[in-house]
Amino acid sequence: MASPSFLRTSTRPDLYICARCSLRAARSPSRTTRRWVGQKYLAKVANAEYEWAQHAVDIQMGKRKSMLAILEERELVNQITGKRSEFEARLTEDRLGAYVGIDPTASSLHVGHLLPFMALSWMYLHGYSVLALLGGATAKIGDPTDRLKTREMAHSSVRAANMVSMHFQLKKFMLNIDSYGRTHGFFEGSPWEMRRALSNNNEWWNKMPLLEVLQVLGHGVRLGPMLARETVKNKMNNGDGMSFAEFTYPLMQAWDWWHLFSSRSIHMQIGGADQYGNITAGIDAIKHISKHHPNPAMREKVTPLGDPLGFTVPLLTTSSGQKFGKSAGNAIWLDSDQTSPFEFYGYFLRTSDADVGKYLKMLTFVPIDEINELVEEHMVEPSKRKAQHRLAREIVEIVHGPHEAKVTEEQHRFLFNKSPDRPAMLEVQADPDTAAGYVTLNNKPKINVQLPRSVIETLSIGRILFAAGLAASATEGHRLAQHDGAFIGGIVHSGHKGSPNPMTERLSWTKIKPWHIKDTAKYLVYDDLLMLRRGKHHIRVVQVVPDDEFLTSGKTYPGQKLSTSPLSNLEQRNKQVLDQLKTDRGKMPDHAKLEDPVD
Ligand SMILES: Nc1ncnc2c1ncn2[C@@H]1O[C@H](COP(=O)(O)OP(=O)(O)OP(=O)(O)O)[C@@H](O)[C@H]1O
Ligand SMILES: N[C@@H](Cc1ccc(O)cc1)C(=O)O
Repeated sequence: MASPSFLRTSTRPDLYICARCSLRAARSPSRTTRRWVGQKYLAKVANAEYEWAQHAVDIQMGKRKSMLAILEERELVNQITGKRSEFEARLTEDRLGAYVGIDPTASSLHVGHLLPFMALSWMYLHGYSVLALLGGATAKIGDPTDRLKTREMAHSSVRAANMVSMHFQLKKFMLNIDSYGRTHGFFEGSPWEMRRALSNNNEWWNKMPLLEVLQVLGHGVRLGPMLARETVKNKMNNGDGMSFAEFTYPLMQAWDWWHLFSSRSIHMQIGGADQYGNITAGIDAIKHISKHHPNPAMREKVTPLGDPLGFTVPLLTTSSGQKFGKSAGNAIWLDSDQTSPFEFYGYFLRTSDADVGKYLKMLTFVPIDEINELVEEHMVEPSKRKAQHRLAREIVEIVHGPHEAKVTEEQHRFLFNKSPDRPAMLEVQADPDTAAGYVTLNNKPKINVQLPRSVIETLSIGRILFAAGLAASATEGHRLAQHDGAFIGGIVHSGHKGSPNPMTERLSWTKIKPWHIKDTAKYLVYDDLLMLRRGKHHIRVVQVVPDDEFLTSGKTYPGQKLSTSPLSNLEQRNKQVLDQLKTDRGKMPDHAKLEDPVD
């Protein structure tokens, strides 16, 4: 067998990537030349390629199902680009890289999003490299596809909060897929070559000169076909018109793909049915750039990758045929705060008998034979809703994890008088997040909490962790700070020095230390957001509000010294602020005046 040929990645000069199969992570020890790609690594890649080739032969001989056949059987294929036979052969022969992109235009993912991510997960479980892309940059423009009205632009702090929430939801989703895959026997053999990643297109758009995009891509894009697109015609003729920014959105998406294609061997894009036009625009763009890139080395680099390809998944619709989504206002959210796991479970428990088999195929990993049996059994005694319970439990497991799935199922059975001996719902109280002593609207486990500004400015970080619901007490908060158990989000400035727009930058996490009280406020993003994390996955996006607003809202936070009269709190705070202002004014040089960041 020919030894694999390696490409140097453009973003990380010390990483190499196999041109045919998108295996990566060969770190050069000396960080200098490609001869340092270790022999062991080469042997592993060659072995993985050999196994893949054997699978391909099995598929061609009809001993195994092809990836495309599996996706079709799960009813996850709506439209593919190009001929079916060629598409199937490509997926069979090459261990491709695939991605799904999503714009963080809401604070949570919803069940509609699960469809493209289920397709991506099936590919991951079968050994393909997969990538989930958060459109931090594309969200600033807004995809006009199938819309008559331009999306309202969210404030940058809202976008930042959405981005963080979705980032962690996607991370959690992928981890759940991992453990789900493990328990369902998907990781047999040598799982080291399985690759999944999460990126944000801010990474490249923040440093991308317009001139480069115009020079590399712009020359190959003809206005005629762009103007002829249904979305453009419809929005211009029947909607509120189209801005130049919206018009260029498909080019941004195409550039994303080109970037991922050339730097990470991502050959394939998957999206909802509405994304077909954007996907084909991306294919045309990549083909053009691969042929005409001004840099011959780049042309040579991408030649072994072959042509890009893509497919769409069907749109998940309500029983009345309406697309599930945030714009349609009918979303079932994956964020447990917006749709509790209990409601989420209940929603799928109400699935009609006609749809339950289809949803089991699309939204779970239950094997097809088992689904058919389950649906047959269900039809014998439909009132038991056996198939619906299985569907609901499986989806809760994928989205919220196995513990939540067990608890929620038992809550439902318990409430509907089919209680297990010892309902696990009682265990929920043991969750460290709710162990703050009492549960208020503000300290129940959730991603977004509000805290008054005085908390951030006058309390120690340990108390803030307690107030945000990340520690069970102030003492525990201090302990977390002392022992590197908690993190605070901050902005990495990758653009120009002193960039006026920090939210176009990436979020990074710093270990919280028992620092001076005043230092916490330095991490405020746009002056009103604080991102806190405990361990790996317990996140709080804290919105900092003026004290009087917090007081009048009637909310409370753990550790708050409750006064009988809200006014006395306010007065006390006003006095503190005035005193502080007087001291600060005396110290402040003129140039230290803060300007409003421009977006
Ligand atoms: N109901 C759905 N069924 C299948 N795929 C969906 C559904 N909703 C969204 N998707 C897909 O998820 C990906 C991300 O979608 P996007 O971020 O535009 O969310 P959205 O909910 O469609 O937004 P909006 O409702 O505001 O148009 C896209 O590929 C999109 O097609
Ligand atoms: N345009 C996609 C999201 C997306 C963003 C960037 C991409 O590179 C790909 C997809 C949507 O709105 O659904």
